[in-house]
Amino acid sequence: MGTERVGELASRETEEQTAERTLQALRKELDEINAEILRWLSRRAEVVLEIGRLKLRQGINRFDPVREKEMLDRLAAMNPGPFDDTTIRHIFKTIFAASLQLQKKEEEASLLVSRKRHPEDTVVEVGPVRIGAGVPAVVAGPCSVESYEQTRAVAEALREEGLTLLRGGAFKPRTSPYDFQGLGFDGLKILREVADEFGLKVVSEILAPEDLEMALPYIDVVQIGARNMQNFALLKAAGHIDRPVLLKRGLSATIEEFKYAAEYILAHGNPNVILCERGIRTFERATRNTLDISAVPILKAETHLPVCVDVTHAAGRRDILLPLAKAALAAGADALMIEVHPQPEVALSDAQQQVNIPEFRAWLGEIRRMFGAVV
Ligand SMILES: O=C(O)C(=O)C[C@]1(C(=O)O)C=C[C@@H](O)C=C1
Repeated sequence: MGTERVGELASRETEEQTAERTLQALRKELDEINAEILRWLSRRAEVVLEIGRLKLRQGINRFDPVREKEMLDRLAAMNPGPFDDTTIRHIFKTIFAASLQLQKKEEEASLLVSRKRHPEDTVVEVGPVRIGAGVPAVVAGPCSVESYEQTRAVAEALREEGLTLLRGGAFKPRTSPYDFQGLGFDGLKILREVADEFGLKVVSEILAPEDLEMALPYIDVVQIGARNMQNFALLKAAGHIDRPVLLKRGLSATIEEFKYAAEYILAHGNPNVILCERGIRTFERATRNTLDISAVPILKAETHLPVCVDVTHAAGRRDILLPLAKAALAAGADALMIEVHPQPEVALSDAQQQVNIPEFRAWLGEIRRMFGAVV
């Protein structure tokens, strides 16, 4: 190789080495800039959280599009380039969205229902039954209280099975005003009388805040139904009573809305709330509603409240109540609810979904075989 060629190679090598060194230096500068941006982003996030706390205290909406637009316009006006305004707007919009998420996460963690705020499981005591303490509870009874005899027949079966929680609808929220509306206070009296005869506890729905106080002598657990999940007057009134509340998830409610509904009750002073997943409305027509089984572990993880699954309303048909109940318990549910009627075929409401007493006993036997004791 001639000396000229050697010299050429040597100078190319130095050129490459210089470029490599420059690249290293520029990357080092970028690393420092990144660290600086991160520091400022974190500082910004702290300020955003502080604003979030202030807004929460004052009941102001987290999302403020006017403020966001002002900031974006100002940033675009002072943009020195080389990024164009659209890119700058896009980057800052992403920062605002992340900031909103941060505020939301902190707010959720501060909710009374949140497991982050209250890590231990809440156990709701109804007489001898401790819902949420590990042994699955079963709430069973007719859709509607129709007569003393009908209610008594179911109550007797519950007692024979060693169960305690008797459900029965006295005030019925029906889609049509012409359908059976329930026996009202007469129904509650039947429930109380029968429950006392067999040493049971009554779970029954109340529709209106003004009925709550008068209903309390007859009811051990006040049910707030799916259609009333966002009846805020009722939720607030239920917060003021000294009785556990079984709150059903609304037909089209998200898990977040469900949690906020429960928050109303806790925020008004009543910590004894049982969340009840009862199926949500979807396009599927093979079942009356779609049992949102994933709500069970999510509610268990995000809240400290016991979770019940109403298999009857989720299914709307009696042939799949057993697999749904197994799925619910396997997913972590603390309680099951099922409708039982001595003669479902002549029931005044929901005839196609209630089971008769022998079917109920068989269902219960299978649950016990798979999951052990129930209360
Ligand atoms: O300024 C506020 O009110 C904030 O909550 C902060 C912030 C932001 O990140 O700048 C976050 C969300 C709002 O939509 C608007 C602005």
